Amino acid sequence: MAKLNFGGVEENVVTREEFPLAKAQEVLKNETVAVIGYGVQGPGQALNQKDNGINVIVGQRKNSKTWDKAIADGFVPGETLFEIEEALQRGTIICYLLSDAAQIALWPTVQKHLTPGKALYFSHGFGITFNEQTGIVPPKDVDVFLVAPKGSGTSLRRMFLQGRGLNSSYAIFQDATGKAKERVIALGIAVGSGYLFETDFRKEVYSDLTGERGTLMGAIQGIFAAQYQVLRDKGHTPSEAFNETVEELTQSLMPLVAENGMDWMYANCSTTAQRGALDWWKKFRDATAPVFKDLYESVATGKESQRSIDSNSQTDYREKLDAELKELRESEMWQAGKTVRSLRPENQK
Ligand SMILES: NC(=O)C1=CN([C@@H]2O[C@H](COP(=O)(O)OP(=O)(O)OC[C@H]3O[C@@H](n4cnc5c(N)ncnc54)[C@H](O)[C@@H]3O)[C@@H](O)[C@H]2O)C=CC1
Ligand SMILES: CC(=O)[C@](C)(O)C(=O)O
Ligand SMILES: [Mg+2]
Ligand SMILES: [Mg+2]
Repeated sequence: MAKLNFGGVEENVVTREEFPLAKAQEVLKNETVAVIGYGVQGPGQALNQKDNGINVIVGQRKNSKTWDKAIADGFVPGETLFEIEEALQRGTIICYLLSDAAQIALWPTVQKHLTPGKALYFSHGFGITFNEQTGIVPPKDVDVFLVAPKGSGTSLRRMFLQGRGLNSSYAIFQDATGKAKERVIALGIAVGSGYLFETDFRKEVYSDLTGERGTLMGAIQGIFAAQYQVLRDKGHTPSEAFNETVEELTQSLMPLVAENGMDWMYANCSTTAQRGALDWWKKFRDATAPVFKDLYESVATGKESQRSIDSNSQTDYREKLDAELKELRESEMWQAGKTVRSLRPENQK
């Protein structure tokens, strides 16, 4: 395991060089990896494993859209695609990739098939960490671990196809066989991770829930909406407001941050912009820090997990989520964005 210096702190990471695909294939050669659920992570992880030569099967409800999607993706009913129970029975490693709320309902069925020596794999620390809310308590004689790709399953697949790799975290909750570590790292490489960093279930879920509610998804939409509205209220057009809030960020500036850090992006902007950004960033930090503290507290006390279980366990949760997404999509800001995107030269015919 490589020890790397992250801004002055030493941490363990697993790279593809020290744990190449051939080693992962060797570790998993006698395993049947059953991917249960074919939503967002399911396809990314199952297809990457298939392309990496791993013996992977998919478990999904028959007569569902995602069953048909699995077939379209090359999984074959009766060979590599099964009803959930049959996949659970065939799998030696169960990748539990239903939504976190749906994992609760199927848990009694999964539990039945966790015979000694099998492994239970998650892509989130949710079910185990919040077990008082989920009831997910695995038997002692199976390995339990996670590989959590740090991004959408869609990106996991896309980056794999581009020869790149999304980074993932991994954690071991229970090592019953003595082989949990080589199993989990082999799976991490097999699902297409670029590299793996170490964590535990609790830290994974606390940081993940904070991140997605915070800067990655929730906070960013909030900041966009606030700035857009101020510009609109001051008489700027939708296209101007959208460009100065979103388009320039995603098209020009964030790629520079991704490539070489914030100071590099700043350095490639005008001295006027640099002066202003350097003056203002701390005000935004100080204004939002209390909200982030509240958010972390809400995660750590189990309020966020309970809210997500309560709303996503309802039978009409999909319709309700879709309605809320529609509200975003139909807001003036994102409608303006749609027109702006259509003007990008690569989107014009
Ligand atoms: N969406 C993503 O890209 C990421 C997800 N994760 C984690 O990966 C896991 C899977 O998440 P997603 O792929 O987003 O799940 P999802 O919400 O896309 O659902 C996966 C599958 O569950 C099936 N399903 C829903 N309710 C069911 C039920 N009652 N019985 C049987 N099947 C049911 C759906 O048909 C779907 O095929 C979760 O633990 C999540 O937190 C982690 C990183 C990113
Ligand atoms: C994509 C990801 O890693 C998230 C945002 O945490 C999630 O989908 O749960
Ligand atoms: Mg998440
Ligand atoms: Mg995440």
